Amino acid sequence: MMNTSKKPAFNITPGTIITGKWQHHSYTILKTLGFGATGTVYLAQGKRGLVALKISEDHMAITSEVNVLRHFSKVQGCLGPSLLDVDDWDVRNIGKTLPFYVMEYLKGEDFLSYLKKHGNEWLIVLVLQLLADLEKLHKEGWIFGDLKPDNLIVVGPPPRVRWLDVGGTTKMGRSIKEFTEFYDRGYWNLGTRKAEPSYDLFAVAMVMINACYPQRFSKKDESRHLPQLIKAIQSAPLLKRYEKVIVKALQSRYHSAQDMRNELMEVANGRIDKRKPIRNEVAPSSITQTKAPSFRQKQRDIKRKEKYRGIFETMIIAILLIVAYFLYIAGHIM
Ligand SMILES: Nc1ncnc2c1ncn2[C@@H]1O[C@H](COP(=O)(O)OP(=O)(O)OP(=O)(O)O)[C@@H](O)[C@H]1O
Repeated sequence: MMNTSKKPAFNITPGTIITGKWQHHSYTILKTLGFGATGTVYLAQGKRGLVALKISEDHMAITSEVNVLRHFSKVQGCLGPSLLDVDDWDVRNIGKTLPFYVMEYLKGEDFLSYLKKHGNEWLIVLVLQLLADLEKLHKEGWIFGDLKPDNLIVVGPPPRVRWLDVGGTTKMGRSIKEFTEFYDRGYWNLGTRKAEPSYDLFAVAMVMINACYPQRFSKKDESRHLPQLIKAIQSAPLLKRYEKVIVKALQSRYHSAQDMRNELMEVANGRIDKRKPIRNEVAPSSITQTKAPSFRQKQRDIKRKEKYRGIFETMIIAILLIVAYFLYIAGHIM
């Protein structure tokens, strides 16, 4: 199903108090945050503070989103908004019972607005965070599916990317149930709509392209989509720097979000050797000149690498944050 937002069939005015039929918790509607294909999300005042309340006529959609949010809450970290309450609301004046759920209110800026305001230097920091979260989700056997800037929000400070709409989240191996053309590899004829990690990683690559082309663009030639995307990447200096990683994701050649994250981090750190092939190709000279390491040696190397990876990743993110912050301050002074 392609993502199509339609106006909600009903409107709940500010000041309305929604009381759950079963749990009896009350929420005062403050304003509309947005609406999607399956319902409307309102900012509401609950007993313990501000919350986001999603209400819909579609019982199935609400149940499915609640299930995904419940699942997310078991995954360590902060993937989607946390689920706070699930209930039904008896709307007397229309004689209907509408299902709703209440979640953590994520106060922040949408992904593209954040980059526009604070500078594209933040793109890599946010994408690294996104990939770490995707790795957790994929390990749990889920694929985000409809990954796009509209479904991402940057909260903070410090800036942290969070996921908004979990409606497209699909069990691994099934068919992607919700997508948006620009971020969908099927649209670009670059892969199937099977829910697998590489599907989400393709979308991450398109989110990066979108950051430099906020107006997006359509496919041109029916058969040569990859060259069109590569041309777009090469024409934007920020993307050009990460070309190898972005193109590899567009070709679905990453099997895990962590692999993509590691390579992105290497480029960010300026460590990738430009001549080093990204494919599983081995340079002929290295076959003849390097002696194969023993198993014990490999194990020792792996342990050492794991030990330092955490420290290394934290340092890179800290450096990127400092540089981006410096540019942000500099931009304000000038
Ligand atoms: N937890 C939240 N905190 C803050 N704003 C939210 C939250 N959840 C949703 N929103 C806002 O409400 C809007 C609508 O959300 P919703 O998930 O219903 O639909 P959607 O993302 O437009 O897509 P879909 O059609 O797939 O449902 C979002 O785009 C976002 O602006």
